Amino acid sequence: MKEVKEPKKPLLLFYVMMLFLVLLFNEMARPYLEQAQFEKVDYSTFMDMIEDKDIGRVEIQENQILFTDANDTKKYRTGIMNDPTLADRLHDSGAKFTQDIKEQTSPLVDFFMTWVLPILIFFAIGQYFSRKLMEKAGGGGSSLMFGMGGKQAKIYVPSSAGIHFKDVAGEDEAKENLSEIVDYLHNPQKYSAIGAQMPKGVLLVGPPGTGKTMLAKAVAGEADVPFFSIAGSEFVEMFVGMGASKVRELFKQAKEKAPCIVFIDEIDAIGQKRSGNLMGNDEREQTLNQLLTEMDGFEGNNGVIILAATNRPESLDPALLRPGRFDRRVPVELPDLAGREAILAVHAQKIQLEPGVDLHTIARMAAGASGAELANIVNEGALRAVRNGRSTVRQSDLEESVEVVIAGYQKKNAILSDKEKRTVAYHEIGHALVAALQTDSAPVQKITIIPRTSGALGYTMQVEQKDKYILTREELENKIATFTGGRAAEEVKFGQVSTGAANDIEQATKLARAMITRYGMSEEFDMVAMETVNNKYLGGDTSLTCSAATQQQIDKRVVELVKRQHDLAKKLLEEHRDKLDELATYLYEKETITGQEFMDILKREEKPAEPPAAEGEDVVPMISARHVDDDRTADVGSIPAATEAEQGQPPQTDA
Ligand SMILES: Nc1ncnc2c1ncn2[C@@H]1O[C@H](COP(=O)(O)OP(=O)(O)OP(=O)(O)O)[C@@H](O)[C@H]1O
Ligand SMILES: [Zn+2]
Repeated sequence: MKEVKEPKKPLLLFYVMMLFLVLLFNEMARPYLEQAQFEKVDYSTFMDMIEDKDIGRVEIQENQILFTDANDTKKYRTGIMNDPTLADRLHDSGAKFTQDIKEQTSPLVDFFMTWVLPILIFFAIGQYFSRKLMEKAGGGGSSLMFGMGGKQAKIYVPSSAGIHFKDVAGEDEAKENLSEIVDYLHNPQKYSAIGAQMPKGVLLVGPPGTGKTMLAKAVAGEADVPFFSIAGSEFVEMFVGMGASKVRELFKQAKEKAPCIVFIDEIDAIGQKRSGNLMGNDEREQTLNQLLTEMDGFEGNNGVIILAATNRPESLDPALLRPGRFDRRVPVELPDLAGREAILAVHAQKIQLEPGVDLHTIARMAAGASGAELANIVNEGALRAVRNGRSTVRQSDLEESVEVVIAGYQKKNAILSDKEKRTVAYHEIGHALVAALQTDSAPVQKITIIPRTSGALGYTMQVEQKDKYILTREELENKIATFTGGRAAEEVKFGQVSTGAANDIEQATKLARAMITRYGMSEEFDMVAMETVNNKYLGGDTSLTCSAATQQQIDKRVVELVKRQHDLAKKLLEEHRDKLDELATYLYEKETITGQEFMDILKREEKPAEPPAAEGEDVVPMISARHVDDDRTADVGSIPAATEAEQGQPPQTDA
């Protein structure tokens, strides 16, 4: 990839500033530096030295006296005193009055010190900071002072290292959608002959780390055209008007290189809804207006195609989304099970895998992970293998790294008291047991009470056989019961509660609330929305759309719902008290147990009353599943929905 530089613009402002700084330096800093050569002494020392005839040269200035000792080796200064006889005494001491005690330097050296050196210093500082600024803005080496002069999108000329569609795993719909653009870039005449216009702008929408940047690069790679990339935040400049000029510059360059792809990452940084009020962010709006103007200005068939990425599409200005601008929207969603496996496979090619590693299992464990997280999981696995002195990556490395990405590293030296450890063991078994005793709940994969750096003191990992796209009311209620299972076990065993359930409480509440306000799962409110999701890709914060009186009702219903499930969980655990004790003791001793071990103990000699976890019963056809796809991630947080980790409060349990 090679960067194309552009001519520097005049930097008048910079030079004026530099001149000013040099003058300032000569006015203030130089005298100060020179003074530093003189040791400051008090007046009495000066008088003593006169008595002792230890005075060489003397210069009486307006507000201070500079003098040297008799050998003329040391320089001193002292303040002025009202001392009328000073001149006489000085004369007696044999001191020489001089005009200028400072070293007479040659005019050339003086000129150098006063002008050339400071200019060089300031120039170097300016260069340093401008480079820093450029780096921060994501730009490469070329340094323009203070980022002025309109920075230029980087041009990536296609190279053999270019990315292709095959490098982007999963995301088949997105690729299908974008391949039309590739085709257009290959055969524009095919489209213009029939009178079809290519979309000028395509918006890639999806959660962070799902490969939007990769896809844009892949389009350029497949079409073998230049790729310009700039982040929306790079347009937002210190100086008003800079952003707009960057946009102009970007399009000028793009048109010269057409056909080409222009990629604007984080377009929401400039494309946010314009405020309409006078105090709005001028700079951003100017930049946005310029972008709109440019997009209107070029013909659809001139071969410049703009791809933009965002994960907050709802915040974009409607003007950007109008026909003729970013009128095509390509969703880039979190990968499903098959997608996760494919992404793992792509990244696993770069590392040395032991034969027989099962990526399918890893993909299942990493439910809800994005492409970037999966790439990270593979890399963590490789790092773990190296740490353990091996040259190939094992299944256990990858499994551990899924957990690292979910819950942080194992904390080897965490000091839990015996009682605390027992509490955590009961808590975790509580979750697992409640999950297993209900139908339609994901099977338990692993339970551990080894503390993690994220603060988790233990966790129970449940893994769905398949991705679930919709959840029934019963399944959601089961989930809430499972969340409360940890606390319930503590109550059943110790008759008291601890802080260890903070995270469970949060999750249970969130879920119960969503059931009532958004999923229409209460008799009282039926299918009326009481909350809407503001941003489905980023955490999914919600806003209320109901009256204050209704809010009170909602709160009451949420409490009832959670309490009902909590009571149910307690009842289940009390009914299986012996299993709770047996499993908790086993976990306490082993610290980590597999789902299999758990099931073996659970089933032992107890007749399998309820079949645990119905597996793979997705009767829901995929088509209808699509409709609710968005809600799936918003439900339980974006990271593995089937996993909960305990909150790492210092466990101030126990008595
Ligand atoms: N579908 C995928 N196939 C292979 N690798 C992927 C995929 N998605 C993400 N990755 C990995 O994640 C990294 C980050 O992806 P990328 O920067 O394209 O995400 P993004 O959607 O642009 O994220 P953001 O919204 O945070 O900018 C990639 O460099 C790649 O290693
Ligand atoms: Zn818990």
